[in-house]
This record gives sequence, structure tokens and C-alpha cells, in this order.
Amino acid sequence: MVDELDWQRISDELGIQGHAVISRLLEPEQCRSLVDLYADQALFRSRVIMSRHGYGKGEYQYFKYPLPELIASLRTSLYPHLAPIANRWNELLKIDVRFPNAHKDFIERCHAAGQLRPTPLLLQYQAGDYNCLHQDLYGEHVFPLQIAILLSQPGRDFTGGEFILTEQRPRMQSRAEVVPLAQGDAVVFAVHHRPAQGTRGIYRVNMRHGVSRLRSGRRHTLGVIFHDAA
Ligand SMILES: O=C(O)CCC(=O)C(=O)O
Ligand SMILES: [Fe+2]
Repeated sequence: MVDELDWQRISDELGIQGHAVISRLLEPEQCRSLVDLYADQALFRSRVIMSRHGYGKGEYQYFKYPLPELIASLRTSLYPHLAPIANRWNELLKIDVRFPNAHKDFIERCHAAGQLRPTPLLLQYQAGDYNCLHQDLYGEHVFPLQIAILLSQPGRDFTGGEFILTEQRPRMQSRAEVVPLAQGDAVVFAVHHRPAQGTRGIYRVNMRHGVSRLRSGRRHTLGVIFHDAA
């Protein structure tokens, strides 16, 4: 399924916009079963109440290893398509790091540096909740692209709660983008920086993501981050 996606389009959109949407990456049934995992404490290594840290309002939990099958397979099947894009970005940004073709090899690099803890997470928001603009950096080793999958159905399960990206360009004002998502849609986006073409060459855009305030209902998301955490 992941191998059949239009990776050329995804790559082009990432290059131009810094994000790309994959429609219907997951079926509604898969989304529902992932939401149901939230109640199973045994699957998670930690739970974060966002308001306690100034991260916003709402909560999330990081999965422990071994990851549920669907999440493990998403991580390993998406990664090889993103690694060439990540390598091109680093080349453009003149960053020396290159990423191996297989996720397990990148994870070995994280583990060797003491980044041992898995980062895939489930997020849960209710009316009034939101996620402040942030970057998911957890140590020296960073894979520059990540994915969030909307598990709830907008309009039916919740209103408000839009996925937001901001771009901070050198010496320029910040630009915001709302990414409309349907249930099961995935957004691929830059974790930290992305290269952009300017009139005088490539420059570095600083990216942040977050979620606007939910007006009603409940919203769940699956976050897939490819580096592990210290
Ligand atoms: O709930 C969202 O859409 C944002 C999730 C998020 O911050 C992440 O997956 O890193
Ligand atoms: Fe995030």
C-alpha cells in the first residue's frame, strides 16, 4: 500500500510547500482500532498532560517497544521513501548527515547515541484543547520528516482542531498554513528545517506544527516520528 503511493508527487509537494497530504492512508476501521488503543495503558511508556508543561491543552501517550504491528509497519514502510528526500534536503542545506535506506539502520544509530525510547504517539484532545506550535526534537539524531495521521472524522467527531504549520524564513515574517485533513489522512511535514529556493539560492526555513483549538467533540491523532528519544 505504502509502496504504491505517488511518491513523486509527495516529494514535489514537500519540496515546494514543506508538507504533503496522503489521502486515506488508513481505513476508518484501522483509525477506530488505533483510537481504542489509547485506553490500554500497558502499550505506553509515558503519558503527557500538555497543560503541565505549557505545551497546550490535551494529552498524549508514547508507545513502548514492541510497537503495535500497524504502527511498526507504517514506520518501517514509510521511511525508505522519505530517506532519499531527507538526504536531498541535507545536501541542499549543506548538512553532512546522510540517512541509511532502512529504518532499522537509522534506529541503530539513534540507539548507539543513547536515544533508546520509541517516539510514536497517540494524541487525544477534547473541546477547548489545542497543541502549541512545536518541533519534535529528542536528541542529537533527528530524521527531518515526520507524519501525523488524523484518526477522527472532522465535522462528526469534532469541530475546530485544525492541523497548523508555520514557516519562519530568515529576516521575514512567519507564514501559517492550515492543512485540511479527513479521517485516515496523513500529513508528511518537516520536523525542524527545510530547504527553500530563493532568488539568491537555497535558504533554510524553520518549521513548527501544532493544532488549533477544538470547538467541540474529541480528536485523536497518531504521530509517527522516525528518530527515537534520549
Ligand atoms: O494532533 C496533531 O495533529 C499534531 C500531532 C503532533 O504534534 C505530532 O504528531 O507530532
Ligand atoms: Fe508534534
